[in-house]
Amino acid sequence: MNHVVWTIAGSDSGGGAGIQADIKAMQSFGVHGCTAITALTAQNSLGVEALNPISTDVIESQLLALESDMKARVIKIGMLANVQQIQLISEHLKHYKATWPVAPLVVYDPVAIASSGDLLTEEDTVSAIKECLLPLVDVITPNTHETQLLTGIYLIGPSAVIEAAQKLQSWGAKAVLIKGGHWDYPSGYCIDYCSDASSYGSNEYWLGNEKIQTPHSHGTGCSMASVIAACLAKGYPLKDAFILAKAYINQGLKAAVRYGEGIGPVAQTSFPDNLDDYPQVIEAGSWLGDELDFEQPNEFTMAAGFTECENKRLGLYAVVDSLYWLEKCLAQGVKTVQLRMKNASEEELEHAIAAAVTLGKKYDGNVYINDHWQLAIKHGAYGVHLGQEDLLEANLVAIKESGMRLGISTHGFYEMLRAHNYRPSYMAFGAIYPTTTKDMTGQIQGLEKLKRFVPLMSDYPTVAIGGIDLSRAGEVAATGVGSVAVVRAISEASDYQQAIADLQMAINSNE
Ligand SMILES: Cc1ncc(COP(=O)(O)OP(=O)(O)O)c(N)n1
Ligand SMILES: Cc1nc(C(=O)O)sc1CCOP(=O)(O)O
Ligand SMILES: [Mg+2]
Repeated sequence: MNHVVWTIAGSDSGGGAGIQADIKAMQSFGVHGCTAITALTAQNSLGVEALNPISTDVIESQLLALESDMKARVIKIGMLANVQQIQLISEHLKHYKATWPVAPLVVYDPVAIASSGDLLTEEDTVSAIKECLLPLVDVITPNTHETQLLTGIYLIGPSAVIEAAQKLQSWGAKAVLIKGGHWDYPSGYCIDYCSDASSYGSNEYWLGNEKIQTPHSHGTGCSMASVIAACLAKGYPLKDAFILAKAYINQGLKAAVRYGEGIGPVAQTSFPDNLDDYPQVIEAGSWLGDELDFEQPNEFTMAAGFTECENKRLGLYAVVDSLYWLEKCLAQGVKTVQLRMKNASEEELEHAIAAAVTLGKKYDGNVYINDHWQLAIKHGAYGVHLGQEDLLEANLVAIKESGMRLGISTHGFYEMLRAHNYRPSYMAFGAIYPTTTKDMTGQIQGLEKLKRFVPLMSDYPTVAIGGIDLSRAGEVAATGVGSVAVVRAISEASDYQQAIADLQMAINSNE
């Protein structure tokens, strides 16, 4: 994968924002930052003393040098000082998108006003931005001031934020991420909005956290866009890039210190590993959802705090599609088993789920039922396993009241934080590797992300699933995950009894 990211932006002599912040933030996320400098600002913690735009010839020479040798996966754009610069950059982006083997993604942080309040760009640039640049932009990340400057919409409430995002999208930006750091709505909170026309599935969401009280916030916009660019270059979906960027900024604001007499820079730290720094995915029915006028959800879909699992570590977790395999696994001593029947009739399901519950009791195992929560409640199953889409429809209140355990699937940081809102009994992370059991295209997490998920969700029993076989079980268990869920590693084994024994050994030797 290409981990080269360019930043086309201005230099901040004070070291807190612009190119200087961009490179440090990119470094924190393990990508290589290259630069094309558009302006030299004479700046310190008290303000901007001089703004010296670089000529288009000199900018172009930087771009040509990079293009010939170090093509970027993502190009992050910050301060563009005048119309000529906007036109030049737009022409080059158009050329890159049309001719490079892999068209680069473009993240644009429209730097117009420094945190000191100084204007950083000539006032006639808005129409050039709209006409030339926005059609080439994959993600734009304006703050409230910049959103107002570009759209003319004053952000008086959530519907105005949505309207402004739609306007930016109508001018060509594919995804719009409006940062609420200056918004203070609701009071004391920092709420950001994202509308993503390029992704499938849910394409509009809000993230929020309590505002971190510090005056030292110089460079937050540049750093946030740079983290998003870095994460996109590493193949993260935008939702996850956005979550990580917010967590990184929150962590940096808490660690920020003063270097001059004025506003200090947000601290450039490392991958955020403390859950307290992560934002909340705002759900309909939550307090923040109500503040943002979200439509009220079905009253049954909001419940949190499910019955705890018997053990924190669920060990080998067999996911099976028949009573035949369910009994074989239980008889072989597998304690956590899931009945996952995808094409059965109602009648078959009713019979199978009742029988699965009986078998669980017979062998002293914990049987989870996939999807069919009504039948699971009816027959007194130990637990139910639901996917993210199911959360919008299942009667979570009934599941909670029944005392059944609830396991939730997650695929990435966004879904993990969404599942956390429900305080489930366990949290599953997938797909760790490619699998042929189910189409998981675009949702393969890999071991590196699993290593991040597990400590963040350390309050829960954790499960890894997807493409895990005996050769991989050890490295998966070494991440600290408490359970390894498998389908084919048992059902397609030449000797399933040996496979279960070997998998258990590989998992348990890491405890
Ligand atoms: C332990 C475990 N983790 C994830 C899944 C996947 O569940 P879901 O997202 O509901 O998808 P389907 O299994 O229904 O295809 C699982 N079943 N078990
Ligand atoms: C059912 C399922 N759910 C996944 C997820 O990531 O949510 S991956 C998966 C398939 C697991 O099968 P195997 O062990 O054969 O790869
Ligand atoms: Mg399911």
